[in-house]
Amino acid sequence: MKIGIFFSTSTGNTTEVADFIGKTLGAKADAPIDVDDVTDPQALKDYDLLFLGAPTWNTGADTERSGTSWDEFLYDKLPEVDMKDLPVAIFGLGDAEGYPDNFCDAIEEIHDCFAKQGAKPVGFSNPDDYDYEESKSVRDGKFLGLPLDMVNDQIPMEKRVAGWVEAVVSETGV
Ligand SMILES: Cc1cc2nc3c(=O)[nH]c(=O)nc-3n(C[C@H](O)[C@H](O)[C@H](O)COP(=O)(O)O)c2cc1C
Repeated sequence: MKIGIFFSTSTGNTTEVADFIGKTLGAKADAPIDVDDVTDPQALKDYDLLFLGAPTWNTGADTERSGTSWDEFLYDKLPEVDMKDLPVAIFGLGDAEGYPDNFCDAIEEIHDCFAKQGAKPVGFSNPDDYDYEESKSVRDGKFLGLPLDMVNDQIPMEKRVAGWVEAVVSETGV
């Protein structure tokens, strides 16, 4: 069993979370990979479980919401990959106070693009953990991954992420 961690970032917060997830998983996971460094997208299929991390920068956009290398990856590279039921757990970085109407919107876009390729999104979370108005990433009463706000630090990142990683591992049995 092997776990992959793929992420992109603009100012480093998503990298910090990806590194923490790697540390939490220990030998079960490969070192986190920036999606910008993925030359062969089929390499994502080498894993039994993927953690995918992205910030939201393009406020209110329908597509290319991350504003990072995910935007190109999702539309230029991912469509070539048959994800065949591969479990994917998505974490998103955002700012609930500064952008309360678009909190972590990129999670939903990644969720939908991977689901379209046959992946199985896991690790949904409680939409009421943060104080915000709206997010495209809430569906049927669940956040489609784990939103994180390291700008306002309402909730300590490490505690929140460790509990979620444990829940994802137990949900998938990986
Ligand atoms: C111009 C700008 C636009 C942003 N738009 C959003 C947004 O729409 N939704 C959100 O939740 N956060 C938004 N943010 C906050 C970032 O997502 C947040 O700072 C995040 O931690 C950045 O992650 P990174 O360091 O990995 O790039 C925005 C920040 C800036 C400066």
